[in-house]
Amino acid sequence: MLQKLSSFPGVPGPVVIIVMDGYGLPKNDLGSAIAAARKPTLDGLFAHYSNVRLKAHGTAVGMPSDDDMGNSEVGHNAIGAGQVYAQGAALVAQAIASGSLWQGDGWRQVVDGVKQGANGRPGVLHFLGLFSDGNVHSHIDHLKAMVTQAKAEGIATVRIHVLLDGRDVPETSALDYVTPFEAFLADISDAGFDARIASGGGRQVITMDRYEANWAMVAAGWKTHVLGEGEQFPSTTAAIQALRQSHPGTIDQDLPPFVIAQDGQPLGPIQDGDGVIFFNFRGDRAIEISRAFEEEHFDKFDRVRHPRVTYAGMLQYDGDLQLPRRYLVAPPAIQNTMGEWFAKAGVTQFACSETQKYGHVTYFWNGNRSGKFEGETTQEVPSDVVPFEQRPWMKSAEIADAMIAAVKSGKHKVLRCNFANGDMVGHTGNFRAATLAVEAVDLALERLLPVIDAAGGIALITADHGNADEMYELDKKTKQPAKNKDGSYKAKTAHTLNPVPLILYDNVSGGKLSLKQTEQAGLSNIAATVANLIGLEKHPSWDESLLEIR
Ligand SMILES: O=C(O)[C@@H](CO)OP(=O)(O)O
Ligand SMILES: [Mn+2]
Ligand SMILES: [Mn+2]
Repeated sequence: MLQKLSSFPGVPGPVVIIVMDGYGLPKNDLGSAIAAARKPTLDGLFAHYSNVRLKAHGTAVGMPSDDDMGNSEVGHNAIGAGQVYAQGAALVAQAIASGSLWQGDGWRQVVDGVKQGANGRPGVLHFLGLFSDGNVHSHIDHLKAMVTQAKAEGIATVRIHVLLDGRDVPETSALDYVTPFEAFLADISDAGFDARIASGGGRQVITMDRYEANWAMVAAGWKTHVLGEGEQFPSTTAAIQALRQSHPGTIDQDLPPFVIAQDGQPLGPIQDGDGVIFFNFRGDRAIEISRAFEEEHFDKFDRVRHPRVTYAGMLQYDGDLQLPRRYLVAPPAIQNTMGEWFAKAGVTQFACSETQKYGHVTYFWNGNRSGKFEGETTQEVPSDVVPFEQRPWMKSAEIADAMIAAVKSGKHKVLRCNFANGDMVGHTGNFRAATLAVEAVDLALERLLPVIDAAGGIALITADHGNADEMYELDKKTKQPAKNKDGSYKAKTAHTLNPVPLILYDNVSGGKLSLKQTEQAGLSNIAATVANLIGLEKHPSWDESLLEIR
């Protein structure tokens, strides 16, 4: 049980944690949509309220190295769990380095299933996933290691289905990955081993939908990878070049699906007896396609064919649903989350976001579990299904409405929400839209904060990682914004390595409370800070609280 704090009885009203997704603290104003935005509320918060900087990338959130940017999964896991776990990216890299991945039941079953095949033919081993080295959802090195091992295991045919990134890596970098990878495949293939790319498309167009925002994306992915139907090209390089020409200005994540074919026949439709490994380690965008492969009775779209395959995820993506059943690497065993311990202490909780980030404040927050704790209420505001540069305000107003109503209801002691704008619009690379995104969040805060005051409450305003703070690619050597040949700045769509703010919005303690800046302060210090704000000691496994009580 969490113990009462002796030095402070807790704030009288609610504690509200507001995550501004993708709101980092920029090093330069040039290229920062946050610096460019008119945001009087946030400016006032930074000027007049206690605030500190938190680490939100690299090893501070369980990534393999400090060159790894932060992302929503690791960020919300760290906030919700109050501690740092080695995350999927690190766990998979370790399992490959030690060779334990090849000994695991998941890998062994897939290999056996492929060797057994069906209908008198050996199976094909398919790899499907995000094709880059972004290390947010996947890493191409993991894929290479698996293709190499498949050959060593005596598998004859490998087919790869590539989701083009341009969101965790530069926006038109697909060929930087495809060209060397096709050379690697040509090199490793021989008379007894045939490994080729069979299909693909932009990650924002097929397969990698999340939180059931748009099942049509998954249906389009199924048609491409499984049925092998769609526009045909002789190679992936040819497909990307042709699609860029027929869709001028379209960045990698938005390129249409393509099928690689020879003599009019698709190279790698998925058949009975095949093995399929979805090689993303991160779960949000892996769950829907995994369901399409695994579920016997499935009504989200017409699969036309449901091949009998041995399916495995790189990790298990949902611990409550045990989804998928088979996986290659055990996920981080996230325990003792603040959701769980507040529930045990009888603290009521409320969580809200729009669809695009709904699972971030529920499933990621609660340690990659989709279930609910006692006394926990959640509310999802349906997201628009549009390119977000066309609606940079997204559902910020509706989330503010829901939070205002939830605070006013007096039913919840700890509330949390996520404003998706800085991140989702930041990912489009559209600077003008990203400034509007930040302004929309500022307006939402302006409406919500006075309601928290009236309820005798306090807010912690923070972010999970940067994005809108750096909308231009930085030159690798000079670290200054890089330019295109025509002199314009190179748009950046990825997250950043910048720290994020933690602001204590407190008009109730009479100056008794403030935040302390420590060298190591990171997202994992938030849970203990919230516990102290409601008058409880932190859980022993949580990182230190940043709250100072006078
Ligand atoms: O859109 C996503 O899947 C990732 C970027 O790959 O962003 P976030 O971590 O903010 O959800
Ligand atoms: Mn995020
Ligand atoms: Mn993002």
